[in-house]
Amino acid sequence: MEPHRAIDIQELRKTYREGIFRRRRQQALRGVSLAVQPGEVFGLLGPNGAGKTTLIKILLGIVHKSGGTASLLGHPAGSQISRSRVGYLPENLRVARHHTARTALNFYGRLSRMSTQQIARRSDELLELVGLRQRDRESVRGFSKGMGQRLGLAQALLHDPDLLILDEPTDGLDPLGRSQVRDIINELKGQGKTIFLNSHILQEVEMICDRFAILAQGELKAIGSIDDLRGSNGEASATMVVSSFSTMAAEKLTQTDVAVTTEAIQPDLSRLRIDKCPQADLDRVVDLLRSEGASIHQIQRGSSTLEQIFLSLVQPQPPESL
Ligand SMILES: Nc1ncnc2c1ncn2[C@@H]1O[C@H](COP(=O)(O)OP(=O)(O)OP(=O)(O)O)[C@@H](O)[C@H]1O
Repeated sequence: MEPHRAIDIQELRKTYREGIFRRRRQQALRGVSLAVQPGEVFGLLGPNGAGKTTLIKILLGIVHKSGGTASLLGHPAGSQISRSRVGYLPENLRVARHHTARTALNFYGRLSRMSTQQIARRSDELLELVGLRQRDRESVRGFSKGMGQRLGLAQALLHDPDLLILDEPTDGLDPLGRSQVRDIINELKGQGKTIFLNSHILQEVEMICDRFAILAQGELKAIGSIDDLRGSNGEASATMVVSSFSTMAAEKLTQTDVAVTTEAIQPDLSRLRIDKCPQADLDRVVDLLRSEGASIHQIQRGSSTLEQIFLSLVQPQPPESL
């Protein structure tokens, strides 16, 4: 029998109703379908208001869906059995300041109805995993943001869930804190856990995740690995360094349908950049530059980064809707 998908979402819809008679409707999810396989590290990306938090809250059973289906590890999202197999790290988890790392885990373990022995055993393992074993009896008052986040991860892992849902796990951390959280996520992936995370830090997500989904205005814009997204999003970028780049050449470039950005880097040296650039477009630009007397010193082809793909798929929102 095939193992269940870790997350299976089909045509998921959510409409919030607001106002005195709940007449105002806000469509947060407009028929989103996606699947996450066991053992994957999966990133959910999208600009503000895209519907990421709504999707996560539906998975956790905090918000009711308006339509479609959502299941976790083969069980309906929000059911008791699915909740028991999911660990959740909310954005900005606040541990009460009177706790130490150990008493905090004790508190969360009791909330999950774990026995004293189970809590003690898991706490030892998890404090080791998140690098807090040596500081487990210090007050969390003195913890850095990174230490707090690592304690939050230990909290999410206490009941040994198969699936972890992490909301902005590296937000607000310094580079060292981010790299420590990345290492823990890699370690958890090595243990076979499935990790579903939501983040705004695209370089970070590109390093951690196997696959990504890009949401905007409640719709799925793209899903896949970075190579899949590069494939569906067009060709590699091209950067050229040219001299004798005349105003006429610049004018003629704007009349083509190739979007070229230019930047003067020295008195007679310009850098030209084309974000999505099939070979035919690059050939046309090179021909045009040469016919206008420009000299091409360097051409570099590069793969699009996740950030470039994201920006090309997500339309900027007018300021009032942000
Ligand atoms: N409780 C609510 N009542 C009414 N509308 C809501 C509610 N929660 C979210 N929305 C709206 O639903 C849409 C999606 O919001 P959501 O918080 O899911 O987006 P997001 O991608 O998580 O954004 P952010 O990155 O800013 O957290 C937005 O237009 C938001 O205003």
